[in-house]
Amino acid sequence: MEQYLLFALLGTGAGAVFAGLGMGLVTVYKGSGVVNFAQASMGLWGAFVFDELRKTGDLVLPVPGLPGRVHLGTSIPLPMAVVVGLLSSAALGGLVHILVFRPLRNAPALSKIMASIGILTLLQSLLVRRFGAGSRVVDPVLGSDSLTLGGMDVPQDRVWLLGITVVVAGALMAYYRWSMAGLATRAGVEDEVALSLARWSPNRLAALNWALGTAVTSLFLLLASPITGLNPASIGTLVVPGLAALLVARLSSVAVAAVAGLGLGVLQSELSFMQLQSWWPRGLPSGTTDAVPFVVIVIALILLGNKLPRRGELVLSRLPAVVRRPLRPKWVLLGTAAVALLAPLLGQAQRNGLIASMVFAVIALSYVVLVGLIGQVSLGQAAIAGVAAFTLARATDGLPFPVSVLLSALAATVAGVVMGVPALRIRGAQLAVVTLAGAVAVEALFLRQISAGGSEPADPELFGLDLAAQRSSELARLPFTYAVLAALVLCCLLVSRVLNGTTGRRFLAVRSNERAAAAVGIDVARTKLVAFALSSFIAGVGGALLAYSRGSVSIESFNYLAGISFLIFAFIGGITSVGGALLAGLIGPFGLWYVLLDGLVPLGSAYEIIGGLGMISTAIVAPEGAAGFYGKALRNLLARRKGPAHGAIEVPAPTDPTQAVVAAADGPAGTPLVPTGRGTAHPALEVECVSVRYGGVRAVQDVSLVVRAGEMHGLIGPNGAGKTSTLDAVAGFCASEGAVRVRGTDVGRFPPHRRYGAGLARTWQATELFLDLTVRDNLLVAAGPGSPGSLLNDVVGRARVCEDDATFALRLLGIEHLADSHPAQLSTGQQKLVGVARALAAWPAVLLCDEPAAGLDSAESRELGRHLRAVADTGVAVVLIEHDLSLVLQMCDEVTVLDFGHVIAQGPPEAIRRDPAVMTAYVGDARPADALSKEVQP
Ligand SMILES: Nc1ncnc2c1ncn2[C@@H]1O[C@H](COP(=O)(O)OP(=O)(O)OP(=O)(O)O)[C@@H](O)[C@H]1O
Repeated sequence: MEQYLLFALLGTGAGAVFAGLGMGLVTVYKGSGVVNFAQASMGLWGAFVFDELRKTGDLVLPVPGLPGRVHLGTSIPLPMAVVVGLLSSAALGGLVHILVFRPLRNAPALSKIMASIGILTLLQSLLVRRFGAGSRVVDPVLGSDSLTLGGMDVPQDRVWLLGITVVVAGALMAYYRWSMAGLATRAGVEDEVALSLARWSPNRLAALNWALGTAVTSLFLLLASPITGLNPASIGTLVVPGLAALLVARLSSVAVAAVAGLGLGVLQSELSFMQLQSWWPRGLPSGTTDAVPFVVIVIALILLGNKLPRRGELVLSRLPAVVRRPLRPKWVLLGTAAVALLAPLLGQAQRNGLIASMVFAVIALSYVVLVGLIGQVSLGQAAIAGVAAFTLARATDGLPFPVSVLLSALAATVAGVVMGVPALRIRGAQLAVVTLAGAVAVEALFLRQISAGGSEPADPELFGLDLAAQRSSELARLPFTYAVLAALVLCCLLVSRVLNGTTGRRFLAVRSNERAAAAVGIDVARTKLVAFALSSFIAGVGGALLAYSRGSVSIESFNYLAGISFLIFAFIGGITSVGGALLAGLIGPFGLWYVLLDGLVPLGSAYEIIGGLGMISTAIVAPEGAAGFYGKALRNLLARRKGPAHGAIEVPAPTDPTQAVVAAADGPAGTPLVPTGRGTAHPALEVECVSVRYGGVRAVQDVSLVVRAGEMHGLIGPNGAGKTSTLDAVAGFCASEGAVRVRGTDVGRFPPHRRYGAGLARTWQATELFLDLTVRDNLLVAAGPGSPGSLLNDVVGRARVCEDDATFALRLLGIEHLADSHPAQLSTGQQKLVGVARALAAWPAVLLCDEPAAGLDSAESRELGRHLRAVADTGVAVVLIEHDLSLVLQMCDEVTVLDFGHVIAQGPPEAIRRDPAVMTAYVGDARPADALSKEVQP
């Protein structure tokens, strides 16, 4: 027992470092909303400066171009060295915010993640350049003697570190609770707009928190450096535990981050002690301690799940745009022929570069699918590719070439799907953290074990044809080059088909708005897993080809640092298109561009610095990557040559909805004029005793209503009466009690996408269109929610496109001419109409409309009302929530009035007009209905 206690105490050394990282990360996140992957390297900078100052009296500076060091004296006192070290890190933190994250303030989360990864790479190279790559022994800072505690000899530095962790955590908590700047920072987490209105500058606060957070991390790295040593390569062991502490702290609690960090250190120390015991199962992988942060993160996610908070940011940002355009066969053939003809003309070194480029382009395609198309930021793709590479080396002996690659890619697919499971609960930077931790765990638990047993794949062969990458002195052999070219072309076609098919549309819908995607029948969880599977399969193909090309498989090619390097170049090339992946391949590590450049000027580690700088500038200037940036410039140039663009969107001409129905009925052959519930025995919608609670708030209490096919049912009530909550409960977007039946089918337990499938569609108060898709695609994604086979259909067949349904819905609402516009180009009124059209695209039995006329003028409101009436006349049951009372009373057949979550009146409009309870609920007295209708107009 004593030994366990001793190891627990010893673990507080590393634990204090993790706690310092966690507290620093929380501070930075509170101030700016950035999950800083470079936190460890920024903190290490101060620790190295401190050590160098003590050893040589030199102050080392990070800015390239300025002198690398300034001599300050021969014997710098310890406290001064500590202060200078901390100030260097604080200055670095402030500088990074001002130069990188301030310009990225309005950028998508993806750009911020990429920028912080760029800084990580840049600083790691800078640390090596300024302080050397080796490990440093650091003189004691907190004393080297032991203390006797409870009969045990305990190193006194651990006790100091424990105490300092408690003091710093307490000081930070006091800062956020009682200081004005701390309070303002906390307010900014909730609502940056309100903070700006209170005359606090979110930018200055962010810079302050960056400086503070970096200094806190540096303090612990510096104080613990005599225990841990100082080594630029140690960043690898620090990043993940620090981020784990951040996630466990729900990105917000300094105290929890400190406890989690300490706990991780103690846990790792105990595990390393237990591994020495005789009872420890010999079969368990030796890397168990490295996998601990991942396990902790997964448990934290299971416990905290969706409770991880988001900041109340000033500006909502979007991911880089995706241009959906199929690859033209002509260009594919020309490109393939050009590479095939070029390959024999290249020397061995260049051909090796060409092969590396093509292999890396395949891996970059996997990022296009996962990060570009569906917005899931994964840092685990290298580990996934590694699973395929090691599978190839160990399990595919005797199999012909494509089969061995496919089998290995399938193993990677399985690993990728497992890694993707956390994505069902989290997204953005948090997912990046989990996948990074997952990559470290995969490496520690599997890849290291497999590599220990030998890792050389058998040479590839197909029908007796030798496809080996090298034979004795012959490197980068032509047959292998062509095999890789064929694999790349197939992967490009695969991604292009997916991007331009039903699956790509669904990916983009999920990327744009998960809630709205579920509301149009998309199973968000399954779609994400399909994306993980597909991208892992492609990464697996890349990993297997990499293994063949190198002749042997090493961990270094697939560890998380390799993953970061892959991601950097994939992002610079362009994360949202096939062209971007090809460009990424060209400039990627050891690719053709590298080889050509290296022939002119030896690049060495400078390429990493170039990559880091490229990543940061791409994130700031062109998040769509080089391919997107130049592609856009080229398109603009061509458009300018052709003359002025027809960018302006026409306001829809007023249409007569009745005419529209008639016109639509005359539409294209096969137009499905209305699969309604009319004529069936059951009402279209039955809501029975539905109640909704939010914690202690009873938002809805025993609401019941029945709507028949072709009927319009108004749901009205004062603000906060529970209308939206009722609609959310019916559509499956909040937990509720009671029964909901659609055409007699009980859908009460269905998730939203299945309710949509059962015939229940909805619109949203805030339109919630898919901003990445055109109006037509917004409708098409809703018209054909797709089946498990649709991915296969996209790839090898002709996907079923419900153009007729979409066109019919657009025509019915008089917005056919807006089909090719993007939602951002439309007025609020037009967006509302598109929202209704999208909900109609699959011809539901029931249409739930949540304040569709909000934000419209009264003429537009009337127009919308007539359109909705036309929709109901086609046989759809319409439920209309609306504040425009006169519109409801005029258009609806039945009206339900809610107040404080209760139904206070129900019946035809004439009865509602005369109901005194309704008058009282609205205006506090029983005035005539006409006066009431006018008064409550928004
Ligand atoms: N997510 C939530 N968490 C806690 N309380 C909520 C939540 N959503 C709504 N409420 C509360 O439930 C009650 C009903 O809100 P709801 O939005 O359903 O009313 P509403 O009639 O649609 O209002 P409005 O006309 O203003 O949109 C209100 O008291 C509201 O504050």
